Formats: sequence, C-alpha cells, structure tokens
Amino acid sequence: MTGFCIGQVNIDGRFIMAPMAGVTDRAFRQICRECGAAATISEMISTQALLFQDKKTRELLSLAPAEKPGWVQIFGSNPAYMADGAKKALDISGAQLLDINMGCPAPKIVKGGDGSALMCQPKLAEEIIRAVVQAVDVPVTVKFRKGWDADSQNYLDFAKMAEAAGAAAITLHGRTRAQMYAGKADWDAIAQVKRAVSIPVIANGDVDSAQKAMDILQATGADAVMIGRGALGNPWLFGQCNALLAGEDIPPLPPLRERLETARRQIVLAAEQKGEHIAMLQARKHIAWYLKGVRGTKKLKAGISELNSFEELDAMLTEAAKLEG
Ligand SMILES: Cc1cc2nc3c(=O)[nH]c(=O)nc-3n(C[C@H](O)[C@H](O)[C@H](O)COP(=O)(O)O)c2cc1C
Repeated sequence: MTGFCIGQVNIDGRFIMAPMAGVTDRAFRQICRECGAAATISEMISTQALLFQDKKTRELLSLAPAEKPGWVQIFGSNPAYMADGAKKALDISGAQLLDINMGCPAPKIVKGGDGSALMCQPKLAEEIIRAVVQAVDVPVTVKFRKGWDADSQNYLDFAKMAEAAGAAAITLHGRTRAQMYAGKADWDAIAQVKRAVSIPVIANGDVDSAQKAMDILQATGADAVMIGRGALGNPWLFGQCNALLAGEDIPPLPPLRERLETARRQIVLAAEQKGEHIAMLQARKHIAWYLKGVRGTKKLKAGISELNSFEELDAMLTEAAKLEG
C-alpha cells in the first residue's frame, strides 16, 4: 500500500496535510513534505478575491518547491465565479489538483453561503462542482462534512452527488457544521461513504498519532488520511505514519534541539516569502505548537507573544534547547 491516484495524478503515500487557513502557509507545507506528507493543500482561497488577485491572494497560491503535485483549495458559492476562480488559481499556482471547500464552518464564511453552508444547498453545490470540473483540466476534489447539524446529515447523498458531478476524490471530515471542531469525529460515516462511491475517499478527523492513522484506515477503508491539528508543531507525524504503514517501528521524534531547528527553518522560509515582521507574528502560534509537551516552557511560552525579530526568536530558541524534551 504505497500511493494512490486522484484522476491521473499520483499521490505518493497515504497521509496528507489538511488545508488550514492561517496555518498551512507555503513554509509549513514545505516542512510537512520534507517530513513525509504525501500531499499538502493550500489555505482556502476566496474566488471573490481571485477576481481582483491582490498580493495576499497571490501569496496564498504560491507553492513550495516540494509540493509536487501542488494542490490548491478554493471557496465560494457562485458557480460562474468558482469556475473562473478555479482557472485563475491554477494559472497562478501551476497546481495539478484543485480542491473545493464545502466544509468550512466559520460564521463569516457560512454567512456568505460558502463552505459548509453549501451542504444545505446540494443543488447549488452540484452546479458548482460541475462548473469547476468543466472549467479546468486537472482533477477536482471536494472536501465536506457530515452535514449541517445532527438533523441534516446528508453526507451519503452529498458524496454520491459529488462523484456524479465529476469530483475525482472526496475528503470527509466526520463532523457536522454544528459540531465545529468539538466532539468526536464519526469515522463510521466515512466508512459508509467509502462503500457508496468508487472515487478515492480521504478520511479526516481526530488523527493525532500514527496508530490513529492506521485505525482510521482500518475503520473506514479509506484510500488516504488527512491530518490537521495533530501535525501542528509535529510534522514528524507523517514520517511516523509512513513507517507504521510500512510495518516498521515508529521512529521517535527527533531530539528537541533538532525540532527547534526545524521550527526556525520554517520561520526563515516564511520570512523569505512574507518578510520578517509578518512571518514572526504568524510564527508565534507555530512556536507554541513546537514547544507543546516540552517540560519547563511556561516562562518561555509567556514570551512568545512578544516575538518580533529573529534576534528575539534565536534568544528564545537557545533557552528552549536547554530544556529536556
Ligand atoms: C485553524 C483551522 C483552519 C482550517 N482551515 C481550513 C481550510 O482553509 N480549508 C479546509 O478545508 N479546512 C480547514 N480546516 C479544517 C481542517 O482541514 C480539518 O478538516 C479539521 O481540522 C479536522 O481534522 P483534524 O481533526 O485532523 O484537525 C481548518 C481547521 C482549523 C482548526
């Protein structure tokens, strides 16, 4: 069980870094790929914003060197804008795969009828998928949830609709919109979807260890696993998943010093793209994630929100590297 195909595109492995707005920037995606993620997906990109193609939108569409194939995600709810935005997103990024976000639960997104709100409008969702599939010549994938809430869990019909509309693969996050990110992800729903469609199914929700990655593959029969929060500050999880799937022992995490070097490298990569100031502001949460579980970091963590420069970062990392962990 090595890789699998989405349309004609080969994915060389089974463990994919989830798209996460404000988190999975080009720098972090590069690190994830180097640590063994089979694929990475851009942060979600507004097709409204793509009409204007501001600097920020272009930045979101910039792929890391290791992202082969590249995979970008768009959101919106106007079929014509989505088709046009999909073309623009591929032109700018050069990606080989395009994902449509039909799962985002954020109030500001669903208010506009986008993201998971589309699960309440399956006809419109279908129109969007058809329009995008027709507009582009790369495989189109769709990421969605179980449904809007406990009383409207339409994931099975939605999955079948997406397949019939031309989706080349689907990702199911086993939660309803109402659950946001709380409660337990329903892996059984993913298993049902896997049995109901013949396109690849990517299972998502609550995987934060190599063992859980095996468990979700086993429980769902899915073709691949998408990992979100579990990989934050822990891109080595992908290598651990790969090893366990290959029947090898799970490699231990690298020593703390090495992990901190990786964190620093990620911030250097981010600074190359966005400049030191923005990179440092956005890096604060990543540093906290890299330090998670390391004992004796309370004082250091209090200083994270003050980090503004590499000079300050290096002083902090030097102190952190002295800890056990
Ligand atoms: C901060 C944050 C940002 C996210 N941004 C996106 C996004 O841009 N597109 C998307 O499809 N899902 C997004 N998600 C959802 C994740 O991709 C994933 O489906 C979810 O976190 C469940 O997986 P996990 O349990 O492995 O974290 C986001 C989640 C979080 C916590």
